[in-house]
Amino acid sequence: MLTNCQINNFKLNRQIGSGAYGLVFHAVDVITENEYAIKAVVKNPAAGATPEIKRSTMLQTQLYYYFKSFQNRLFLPSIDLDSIRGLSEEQLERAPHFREIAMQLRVHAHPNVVTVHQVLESPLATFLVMDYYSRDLFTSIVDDQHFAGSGQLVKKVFLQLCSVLQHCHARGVYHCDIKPENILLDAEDNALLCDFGLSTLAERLPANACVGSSYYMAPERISCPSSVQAAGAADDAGAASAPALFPTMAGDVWSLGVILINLTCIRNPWLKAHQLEDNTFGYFVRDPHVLFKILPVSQQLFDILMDILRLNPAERAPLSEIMDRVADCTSFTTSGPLSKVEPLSQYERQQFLITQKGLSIRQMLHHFHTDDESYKHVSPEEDETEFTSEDECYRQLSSVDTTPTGSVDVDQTSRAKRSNDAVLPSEFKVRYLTTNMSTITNYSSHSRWLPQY
Ligand SMILES: Nc1ncnc2c1ncn2[C@@H]1O[C@H](COP(=O)(O)OP(=O)(O)OP(=O)(O)O)[C@@H](O)[C@H]1O
Repeated sequence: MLTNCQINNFKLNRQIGSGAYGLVFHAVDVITENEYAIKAVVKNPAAGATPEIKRSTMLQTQLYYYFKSFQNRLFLPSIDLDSIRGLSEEQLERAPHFREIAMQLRVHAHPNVVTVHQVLESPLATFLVMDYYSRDLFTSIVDDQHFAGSGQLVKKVFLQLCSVLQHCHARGVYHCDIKPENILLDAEDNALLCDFGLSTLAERLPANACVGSSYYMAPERISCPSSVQAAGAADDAGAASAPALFPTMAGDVWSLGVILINLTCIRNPWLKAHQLEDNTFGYFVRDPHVLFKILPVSQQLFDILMDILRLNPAERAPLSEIMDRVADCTSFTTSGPLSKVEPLSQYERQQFLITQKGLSIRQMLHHFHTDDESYKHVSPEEDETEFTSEDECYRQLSSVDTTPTGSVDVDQTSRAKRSNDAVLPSEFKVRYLTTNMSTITNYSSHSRWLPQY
């Protein structure tokens, strides 16, 4: 158990999540008292892990001894976010622990992606400092029944998810692990996408690639029959011998379909989209109308779902069309508060989607086509500042000290090296040294949420 641990100015309070590749902690900035979530991403996931010992358990133990050896106080250098965002595929192969962060940064201008503030480097793990959200979509749907009474709320969150996925796909980033646990909610019920740990730039994935979480995984990822694979291969490459590849984007769309069922029916339709291993899915493949028997879906919702949950990934509806149909839907369920819902006006729809993330100086400069060189003289503190208006940005810009601060705070970086032996890849710019564990909560269990029929 990590207690009284601090990394730079971030005091780690408790562990709030653990997954295959990392641990997430709630932290507070001791100076500003702002709350953050800090994800520790394992640098060498294979080291020491055995089938019996989970990687996250390994990391917990390693982190415990690491902190202990520095009297629970780490001073870590922060890596320039643009340097990570710009890493090539080849560089990411050499430093795989940066892949998740690079993917998130590529799409992170969208208001429905969790904001990354800093990336802190240590020999053991990379620490991702993000905005903290106290609720996720899973607990909100299941424990709080937050969506059970409001069709507008269902629409808001669902449209935001479609919008953020459109943004990711347009930038060539495919999330591949869309599930309620990876969607956080702010106080105004805006959805924030996190955990880009399985995301990829690959436009197509081989059949049965098995990427994602079973409840939400598309059938071509887990149960693609060899006849379909052969047909796919023939379509793709004109050669039946080539492995079948399926559009990665369509896998994210399938997961969204399952989330729409979660939001409206508070159920999962099946354990996994595998015809032989899951009876319900087997029935669904033979006759999709089985959904009427196992879920309280209205005819309208059924029709929408039929266009999302298509077995052939190439036939799944585009996100823009799904958004229109969900916005216009007047009934999600056969009974209860969601049996009658108001169609969204154009204004309401825009309201749900326009919450713009504050722009940094760099983004503003791009926006105004200003010479990017001037950015190099902006101090990190200035760059982290978010602006909500162009005027505010210019006011701040005119007061910026234009003395180059340089990319490296040598004094502080060398201190970090001395104290923690942090070795940074040479291609990264260490911009400045900032100053950053916990009760373990057993995180969400799906056992309470099995299909009921
Ligand atoms: N910014 C955040 N604010 C609050 N909680 C967060 C934040 N980021 C992650 N979490 C919580 O920590 C959990 C684990 O985070 P994340 O999914 O990023 O890690 P992971 O190692 O990839 O986990 P998994 O293997 O289960 O997908 C999330 O499900 C979420 O509940």
